[in-house]
Amino acid sequence: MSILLADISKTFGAFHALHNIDLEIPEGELVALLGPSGCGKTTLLRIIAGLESPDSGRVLLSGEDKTDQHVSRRGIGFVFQHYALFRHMTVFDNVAFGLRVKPRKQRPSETDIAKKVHALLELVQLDWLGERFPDQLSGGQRQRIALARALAVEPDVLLLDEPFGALDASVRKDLRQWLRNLHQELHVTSIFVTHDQEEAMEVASRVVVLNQGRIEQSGAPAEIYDHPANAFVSRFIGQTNVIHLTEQDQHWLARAGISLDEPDGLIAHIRPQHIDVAKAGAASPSQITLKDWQHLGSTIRVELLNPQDNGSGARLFAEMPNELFTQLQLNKGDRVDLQIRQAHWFN
Ligand SMILES: Nc1ncnc2c1ncn2[C@@H]1O[C@H](COP(=O)(O)OP(=O)(O)OP(=O)(O)O)[C@@H](O)[C@H]1O
Repeated sequence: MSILLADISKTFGAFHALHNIDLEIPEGELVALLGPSGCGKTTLLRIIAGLESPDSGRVLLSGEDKTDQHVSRRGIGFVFQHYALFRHMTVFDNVAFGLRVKPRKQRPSETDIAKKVHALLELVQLDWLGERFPDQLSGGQRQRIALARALAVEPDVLLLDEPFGALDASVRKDLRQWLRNLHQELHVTSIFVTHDQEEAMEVASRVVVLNQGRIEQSGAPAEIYDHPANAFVSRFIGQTNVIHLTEQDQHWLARAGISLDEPDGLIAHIRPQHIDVAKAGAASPSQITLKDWQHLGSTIRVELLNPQDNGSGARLFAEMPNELFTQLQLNKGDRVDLQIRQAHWFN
């Protein structure tokens, strides 16, 4: 089912939670709504679901206007951050719940329900837990059961509000990959809310960046990362060096491959992995030095000091693979030459 949001606005009293949201989500996409706390992600999700009404604007599902239709008639499945499984029911009964409460005419037989529940538990790779109660599961297992329960009624759209928010980092990482695989298998149009940019980039086919109730940018993860529409998106998506340029930046930037006639007043955003670092030869006029470095797993983040005329120093971060760092044989205090492969400019 495709989703079209047309000019959606929402206020709570005097507070504008959403401003004129236009968004089109083609059928089968896995979309991340990404943004800082309070930017309106959950409100937008609740409006799509029909749990909240917009003040103005329309919600179209597969081209049909559903703005005034009740939540139960929208064909939507939900998973929330705090896995709301029924504690007094077994895993099997939790997953079966949505099927058993269907009106008699649409309700499958108990044999068909059992088949379906087992198939779903296999899909989430937890068929062996059917007789357990929610309290006897880990957080990650509960979240997968919550997904199986949402999928049981074959929703046309799946909405997930911070589905992995309550879990620790390593479980989150496993579940991200798992959700992506599951989506590739099922192709249900899905939207998940997150404030974690890494999670959004890793899982989603499209990322929608929200800020203060407005869409700042919407696009494929690579598009958003490589071509941020504005300074907010650039800073929010991954690490970046933010440099407020003055006249005196002209020389070192020129040596790093960036020629500017009038740098004064410009703001450069340069991602650490877009800066190449090499030990400066004796003839190099570079004054930039290596201050320190940190291991980030497979990459190394180096901290550079770029001295200014007034005696202060601006810090710059660059990142490179471990092997390259070893090859460079850099020591603290070494002078370095830089090459900047990509930068973005904002005023
Ligand atoms: N029922 C409500 N009454 C009043 N204000 C509300 C209500 N629901 C949400 N808000 C406000 O609207 C804004 C957006 O809330 P929302 O829950 O959509 O943000 P969010 O991006 O999901 O945030 P978080 O990441 O912290 O969950 C917030 O400032 C919130 O306080």
